Amino acid sequence: MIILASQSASRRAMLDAAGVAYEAVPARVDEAGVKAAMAGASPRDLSDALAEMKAVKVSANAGPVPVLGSDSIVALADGTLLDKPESREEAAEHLARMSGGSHELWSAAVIAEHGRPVWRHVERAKLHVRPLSPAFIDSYLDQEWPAISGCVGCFRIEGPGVQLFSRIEGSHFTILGMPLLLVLGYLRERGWMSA
Ligand SMILES: Nc1nc2c(ncn2[C@@H]2O[C@H](COP(=O)(O)OP(=O)(O)OP(=O)(O)O)[C@@H](O)[C@H]2O)c(=O)[nH]1
Repeated sequence: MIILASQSASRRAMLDAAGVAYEAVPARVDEAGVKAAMAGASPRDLSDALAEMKAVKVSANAGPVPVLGSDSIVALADGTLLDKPESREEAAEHLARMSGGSHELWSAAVIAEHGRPVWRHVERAKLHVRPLSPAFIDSYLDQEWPAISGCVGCFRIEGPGVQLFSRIEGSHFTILGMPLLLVLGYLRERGWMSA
């Protein structure tokens, strides 16, 4: 049994599908505060730091139970980092900014034991967004708002979000929210899942 330090439905769904025995405990890390304190950091470093904070915070009170924390960040080609949209209007703005260009989605995972990180990995996917008309964005949000309010990048790739893209490079799992294959590899290595 492990602890998933997350309230992300997508991360829970990934572990459920993979047959991982876990308990979900939200980490409640002040992500906005960390992002402000780490202004200028690369998306790789920022997602890794946030994943570690989530895992270590929950692990501090989890005794010997391994704790998995994760974080995903969208980085536009101009370096802008996008958070989860706080309103339908902000989602429309994000989609318009992503339209016709490519962006990166970084997903980090950190496993902690006894309050200390013992394993970490960050993966990057590159997503190419086709030109999105204002009419399409409006009809897409009629379908997908508020479901995508919990999704950085304003899409559920496993749902209608797939309509946004002309090409995707990288792992589907990275986009969903964590480098799952490598997480499973470590769980097997430590005997927390059958190998
Ligand atoms: N279902 C789905 N969720 C996505 C997709 N892309 C990104 N996400 C979610 O976007 C969210 C990124 O925000 P984070 O700050 O990393 O995580 P969170 O949702 O706040 O949850 P915590 O792990 O508790 O911090 C995660 O829940 C990801 O699973 C996608 O294509 N489909």
